[in-house]
Amino acid sequence: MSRKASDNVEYTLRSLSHLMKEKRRKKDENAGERSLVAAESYTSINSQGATGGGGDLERAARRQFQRDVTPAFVYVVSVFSALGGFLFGYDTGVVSGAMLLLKKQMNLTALWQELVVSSTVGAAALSALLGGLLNGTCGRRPSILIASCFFTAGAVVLAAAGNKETLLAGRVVVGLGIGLASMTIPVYIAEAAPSHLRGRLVTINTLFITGGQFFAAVIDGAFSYLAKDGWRYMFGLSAVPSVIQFFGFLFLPESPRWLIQKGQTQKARRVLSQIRGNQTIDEEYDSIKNSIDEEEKEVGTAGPVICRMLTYPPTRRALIVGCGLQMFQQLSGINTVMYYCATILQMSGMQDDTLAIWLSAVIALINFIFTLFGVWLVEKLGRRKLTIGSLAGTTIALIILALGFLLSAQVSPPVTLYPRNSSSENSICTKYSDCNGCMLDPNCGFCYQANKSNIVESSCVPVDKKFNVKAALGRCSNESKTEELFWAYNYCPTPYSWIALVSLIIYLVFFAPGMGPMPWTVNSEIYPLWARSTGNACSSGVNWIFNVLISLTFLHTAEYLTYYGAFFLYAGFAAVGLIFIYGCLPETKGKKLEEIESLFENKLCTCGASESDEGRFKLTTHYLSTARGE
Ligand SMILES: O[C@H]1[C@H](O)[C@@H](O)[C@H](O)[C@@H](O)[C@H]1O
Repeated sequence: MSRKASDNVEYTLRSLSHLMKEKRRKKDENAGERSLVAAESYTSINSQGATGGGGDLERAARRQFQRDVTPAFVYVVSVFSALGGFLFGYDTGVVSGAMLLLKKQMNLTALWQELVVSSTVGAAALSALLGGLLNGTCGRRPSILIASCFFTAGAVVLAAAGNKETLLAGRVVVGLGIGLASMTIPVYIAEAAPSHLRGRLVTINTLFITGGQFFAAVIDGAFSYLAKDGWRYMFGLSAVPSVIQFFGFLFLPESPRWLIQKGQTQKARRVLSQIRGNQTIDEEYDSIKNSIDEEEKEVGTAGPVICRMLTYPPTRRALIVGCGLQMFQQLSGINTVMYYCATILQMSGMQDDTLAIWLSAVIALINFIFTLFGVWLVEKLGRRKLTIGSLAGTTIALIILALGFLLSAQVSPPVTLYPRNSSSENSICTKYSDCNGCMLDPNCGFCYQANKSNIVESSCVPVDKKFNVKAALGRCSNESKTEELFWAYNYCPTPYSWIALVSLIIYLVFFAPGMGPMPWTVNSEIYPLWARSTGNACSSGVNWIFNVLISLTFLHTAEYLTYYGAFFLYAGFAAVGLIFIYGCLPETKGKKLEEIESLFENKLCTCGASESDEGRFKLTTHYLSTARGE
């Protein structure tokens, strides 16, 4: 903004603030305390006909001024908070590489491997659900401090673990940190951010999640060469960002909205001024205070928050939308892609282990880069268009992925060699006549020779239960097998593996900017203050519960439905999600947190139409009645 323009705006603001003080004094005389925002809306709506919308001009000037001088402090607050997102991504991502080394060094059985991986996600679900209580009673800042203590303690325990029980304990502690951070941080950022930047700043948290996943993939790749104890570095490194976050948060303030809700008004004003720099905070302060008072009148304060949320239609609808978004995020298979990426690439025929690990890092990088697009798009397109476009593309990518696997299954190479005297151990595998049937059975693998691109001399034989990198008997049971002999466990050689790689990339290009971050962003803004902690606790809990369900069942689903069946299933979930989001997700872009509740006053399936005149009409009537004190 040029100096002259900024002088003008400042001049307008000064006379504005004088005008508003006068207005407030008169109103207080007449009708007791009434909110500034209500008075303003009323004046502006009334004046539109008579004076051509002077109130609107005033507000536009104020908004423009605030946009131009967003203080840097709000970015500092967001970045320090988003370190929690980084740890969420790092700790969920790093385990796949660490597991490759751990299972050998600690002799982990399949059950222990599953426990070490999913205990973290299970603990995250629990702490996200319980975190609502902690957030509501102690505040956002102590919750974030506690989460960073969990992250640090977990990292230390994991790095020093001497046996598998300690390992499990460390993974649970880290999970408690992840769950708590995942539900608190978006709320904290949303409550500190100015409304025109809120979407962008909250989305930065998801950018950090995907950044953490990428970083974890690189660290996994780098330390995978350190067969002994490489996993200790992989786990231990996460203590660095968590310690930085802990010390940073000792100096960062509590959420101003939480402080106002708890009646700590002086402190709230101080924090709000600190976050907003030298801007006037009266309007924002009054708006928050007014909406808290109104909500208390409307919904009351008796009974558990979740019961009040469920019996009050607008919050009930918001909760359905919030939990639905989180559920469909997971049902569309993101973590099957993130956690099993290397396996999926192998399943589709990619044979080299190291290549698969490094390609997973590339996949995580694509997820990160396209989340960056989300940060940019969220305030341009808005939440609704971005989410719908993203899920539509995700559905198509899943269909292509499924078709790729279907095509591979149809050209699956036949079994040509059968053992002459088949032992009982061998008999389970000899019943398969082609590679597709053989690889879907977790007990068997496909042993073959490749003659240029032709598969010859192929057999289906039992896998070595301890190390699935070789067969239990026969030609492929020797790890130092001859060059022409190949062992395919979990996949079949196919000329179509490139389809899987291309469709995984398309999947992430669409998923990452919208369906990745928007469920978190939207949930941080759709609940009124009294319901925000509980609403976010429930929806984050739903996210983690479906995360466990989908990632734990993927291999079994693939076994029963075949690979293409599993991906068609996810495509089906994503298509249902698309209908749900199209019907139910309202646009929240640019609205004050205090205005958003009114978007859920209509019936659930008309929420999505809130951009229409009907939605605007509802908003106007809401403010008119607020202004009239109804
Ligand atoms: O928003 C995030 C992100 O998309 C991650 O990549 C994914 O692993 C998480 O489960 C999800 O909640």
